[in-house]
Amino acid sequence: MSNVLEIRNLEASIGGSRILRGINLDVPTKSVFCLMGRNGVGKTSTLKAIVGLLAANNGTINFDGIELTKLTTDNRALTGLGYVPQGREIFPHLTVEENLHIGAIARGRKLKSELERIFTLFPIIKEFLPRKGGQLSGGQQQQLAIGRALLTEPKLLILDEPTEGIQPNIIDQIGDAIKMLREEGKMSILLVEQYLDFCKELGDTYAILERGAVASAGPMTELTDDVVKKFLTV
Ligand SMILES: Nc1ncnc2c1ncn2[C@@H]1O[C@H](COP(=O)(O)OP(=O)(O)OP(=O)(O)O)[C@@H](O)[C@H]1O
Repeated sequence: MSNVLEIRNLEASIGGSRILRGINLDVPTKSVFCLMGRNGVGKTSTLKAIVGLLAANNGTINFDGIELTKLTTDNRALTGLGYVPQGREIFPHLTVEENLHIGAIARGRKLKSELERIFTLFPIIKEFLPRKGGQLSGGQQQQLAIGRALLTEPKLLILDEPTEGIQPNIIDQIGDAIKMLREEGKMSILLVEQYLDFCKELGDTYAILERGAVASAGPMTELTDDVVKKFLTV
């Protein structure tokens, strides 16, 4: 199986402290990859280094044959990264429809063609098109943020803790959407997640970070209870 993303010896610092200490990751093409680990081990920082919000001091990030560390954040997005940060970051004063338009315009796409697909994944988005983004619940905003990222037709959808602080029925809907995307087989998904059952249900492969480096990685079916206890249980 080929990899859509290959990270080698990635190092990055924040305010003088070494946060990423030589990360090595392989995300197989057209599958769901879960990046896990306890609080503060560097999961979000790894995603930021991929999309260009955190500068790498060392190492390479090869995305579909392109070396990302040499590109600006804007140009990285154009290579086909769809990033949904922690906390969603939708525009609260714009309507749901306007929020979606921004996702599409970002890659110069026509909105119509892709919208129906988003509505199938998240019916609530269609229902709430005229509402202001800020009026949606946290879970609905998460769905909107994922929908908006999908409108850019990414090769790699990057989700940072999509279940965090979200009610169980919406977690299920997001899980179903990830399954549908996986079955469509058009893109790869890099999921940062602390919710182990969600990862186990959806993930094909995983990596667990510990103090800025990968402590364990492999097929999700080979994630053992011992590893979970050692690196994930709090
Ligand atoms: N802006 C910042 N200034 C100083 N330290 C930071 C900053 N952002 C992150 N850190 C530190 O970097 C380390 C890694 O943070 P990161 O957010 O990548 O971890 P994480 O695994 O995503 O954790 P979480 O699940 O809590 O988001 C932590 O120890 C954190 O305290």
